[in-house]
Amino acid sequence: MNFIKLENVSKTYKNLTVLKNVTMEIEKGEFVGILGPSGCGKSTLLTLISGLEKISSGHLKNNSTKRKSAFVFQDSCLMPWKNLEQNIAIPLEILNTPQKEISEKVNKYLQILDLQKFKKHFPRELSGGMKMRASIARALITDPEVILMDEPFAALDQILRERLADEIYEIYLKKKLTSVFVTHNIAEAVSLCNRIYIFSAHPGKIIGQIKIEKDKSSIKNYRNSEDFHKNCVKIRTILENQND
Ligand SMILES: Nc1ncnc2c1ncn2[C@@H]1O[C@H](COP(=O)(O)OP(=O)(O)OP(=O)(O)O)[C@@H](O)[C@H]1O
Repeated sequence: MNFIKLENVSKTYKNLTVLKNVTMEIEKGEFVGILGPSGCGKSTLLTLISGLEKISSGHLKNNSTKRKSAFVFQDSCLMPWKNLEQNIAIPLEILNTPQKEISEKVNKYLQILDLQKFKKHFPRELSGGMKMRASIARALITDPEVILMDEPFAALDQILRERLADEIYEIYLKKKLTSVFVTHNIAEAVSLCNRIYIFSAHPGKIIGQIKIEKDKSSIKNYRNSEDFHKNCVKIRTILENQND
């Protein structure tokens, strides 16, 4: 059974068709990429999958249980008046989780994302990478079944992007979390994902799909491999041919 399934899904805002006839399937435990140019409806697609927005036509099935999908946005979206550990605790507080459990879980994720030393710091005192780590910790703390990531590294430099990608991939391997990753960065998608849907814009539609076969244990090694470069070229060719 597919975990998330879209059949001929379209999304229209007034007269603007943002997504047209999108058909895709995501299996439990997959790391799926949504890759395409700016404005092709990638973020919109995540809001449809999460249920934040309604589809205009077609069928969409998300078999994850309620409250079990978490969002990570391009901006870390931390509350400036709360320190880092308070920010990470927010989703559990909303769920009225007992304080003892909140402390245990916050400490667990501070550790996983290497943030213990900064737990009393406020967002303004943190670097972009730390803020993004905190945002990832806040998404993971509710033990989601699905994590939806909308260009989470867009505001970071290349070195940090790769380091955080490695960390996210390690967490993915440990937790086998179904992951949907939106990006317009080809190398990032190829290094992280098991499968990538390639979109064109105006209206957003799928123009290709590529499966990435790699030794799943290390994306660092994979980034230096010939196969990685071949897959990047394959995707670039699909995107370029679309513009002809
Ligand atoms: N709530 C809305 N009302 C009207 N139009 C919207 C709404 N949300 C998105 N759009 C339009 O849908 C189109 C796709 O937007 P979306 O943010 O999904 O694209 P994207 O591929 O994620 O872009 P980017 O890579 O630049 O973030 C844009 O033209 C945008 O203006």
